Amino acid sequence: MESAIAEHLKCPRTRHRRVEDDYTPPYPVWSARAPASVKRVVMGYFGVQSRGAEMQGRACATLMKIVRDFALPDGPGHHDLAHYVDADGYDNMIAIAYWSEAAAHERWCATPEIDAWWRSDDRLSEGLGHFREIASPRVEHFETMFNTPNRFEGVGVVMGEVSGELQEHGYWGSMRDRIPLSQTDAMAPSGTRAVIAGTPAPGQRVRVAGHENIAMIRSGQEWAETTGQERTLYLEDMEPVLREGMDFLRDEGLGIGCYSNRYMHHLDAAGAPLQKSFGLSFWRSLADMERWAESHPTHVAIFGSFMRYVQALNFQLQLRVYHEVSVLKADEQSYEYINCHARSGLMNGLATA
Ligand code: HEM
Repeated sequence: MESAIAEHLKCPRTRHRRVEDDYTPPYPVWSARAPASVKRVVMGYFGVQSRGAEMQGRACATLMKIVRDFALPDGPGHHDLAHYVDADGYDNMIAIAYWSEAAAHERWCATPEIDAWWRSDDRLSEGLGHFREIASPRVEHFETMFNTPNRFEGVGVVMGEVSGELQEHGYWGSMRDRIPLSQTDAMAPSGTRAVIAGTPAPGQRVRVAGHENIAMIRSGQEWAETTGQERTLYLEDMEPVLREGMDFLRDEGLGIGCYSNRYMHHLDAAGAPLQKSFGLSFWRSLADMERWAESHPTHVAIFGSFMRYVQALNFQLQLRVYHEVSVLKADEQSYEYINCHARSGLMNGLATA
């Protein structure tokens, strides 16, 4: 068993972990590791927003164009496709792309054809919304956790290496203990979100600035390989509760510090749904996220079910779960929306009208 914090990211502590050194977690989980040469990664959410069945074809074609552009020099090392319908009834398709080197992402964005496409006025007039939500955390500012050591998701795919079994998990507060920065920093938020260009409304190009220490989570589950009792338990017992929790964050999240929540389903390269989903949310602070996870009846129930399944199935789960959590400095965030409705992503709650 080892610490979630990689050796090269350890430093003298001014803050303590929530558990004693001899704590043993109830079941195994692993973390993705990157070589020490990796300093800063990029998690890029490239979205296409549309409304109504008649626009879906155009939206898909645009998503495919974004994916084709990933193959250009300095493109991402991994990407996923996902879809959800938001509270306003819009379809949102997102290509989520990961880079293990922030400089490569910058070069890719600056590629003339990609830059020109993004800046073109055509983006305002083709009946679609577009967004880019880019998080580029330094390695001290995020953590990952997987219940399988051999198949990673998300940023884990581009990090390339795997830890041993982790000590810091299975208790509330363990997510914080896995983030290297928690050794010395409470990661408290400061400042507020601000619209720095445009006005949150359709027909606008809007840029939103994040504040210090916005927390972001992608928490995913794959049930493709579950069978029998485990599958029934996931689909009939856990998933409806998860959906309720995700709907709560989407509809009432602002009141508890959740700026945006999307409960998304994976699509394959041809646009067909996979048996994989994830919640993606942005929060005012890690503390707000922690409070929801440990107190909201939906997540408490899911957590309890998971613990019972793990034991009942003698640690042989086919359900795969993982998450990646980042605490983002202001300079590690960039949010841009073109022709999107006012409650999209980080614009949610910022419209004055
Ligand atoms: C089927 C879906 C889910 C299951 C089975 C599940 C279960 C769990 C479990 C077992 C833990 C403790 C992990 C450990 O430390 O070993 C955990 C932690 C956590 N989960 Fe979930 N969860 C699910 C979905 C979600 C979603 C969608 C979100 C938010 C978008 C979320 C937010 C969190 C957070 C923030 C923690 C960390 C709490 C802390 O360490 O203080 N979970 N979850």
